Amino acid sequence: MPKKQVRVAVGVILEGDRVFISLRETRLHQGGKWEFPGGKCEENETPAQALVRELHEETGIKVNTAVPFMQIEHDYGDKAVCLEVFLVRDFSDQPHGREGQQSQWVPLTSLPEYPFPQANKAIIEKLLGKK
Ligand SMILES: Nc1nc2c([nH]c(=O)n2[C@@H]2O[C@H](COP(=O)(O)OP(=O)(O)OP(=O)(O)O)[C@@H](O)[C@H]2O)c(=O)[nH]1
Ligand SMILES: [Mg+2]
Repeated sequence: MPKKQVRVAVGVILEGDRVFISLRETRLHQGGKWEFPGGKCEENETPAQALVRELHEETGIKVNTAVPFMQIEHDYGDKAVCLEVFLVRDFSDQPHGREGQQSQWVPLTSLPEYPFPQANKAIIEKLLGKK
């Protein structure tokens, strides 16, 4: 039976040339890797609505404007995802690891130094203008 694809809203939170990233807990899918905050869309929720909810839950920010950036379909073998990626430059309050996750602001150009899930490769390439 084909795997059901999970739709995920992902936020690239930007301030100048820095981006906010979080470490995925070891017990989670793709655990131990860095991520852009976000999570699964609930039923009857648009990706933009899911983004606002997840970013508030995970980082404490209030998203004022989210700009659609790209869509990525990826099959990890154990799980197939469709990432709906948004750029978030316009937000209120300072993002932090609200669920206890390790988080930090890093320069955009340093993203290739961090281990991310495979699906994120395309996001990072596009952010760095390589595609
Ligand atoms: N948030 C997030 N998820 C990502 C990224 N890249 C990527 O492949 N994923 C995958 O997208 C899926 C959704 O992630 P999630 O664990 O954040 O979902 P969630 O916040 O709703 O978590 P929950 O199930 O604990 O409620 C995971 O399978 C994760 O591996 C990313 O940059 N950020
Ligand atoms: Mg999440």
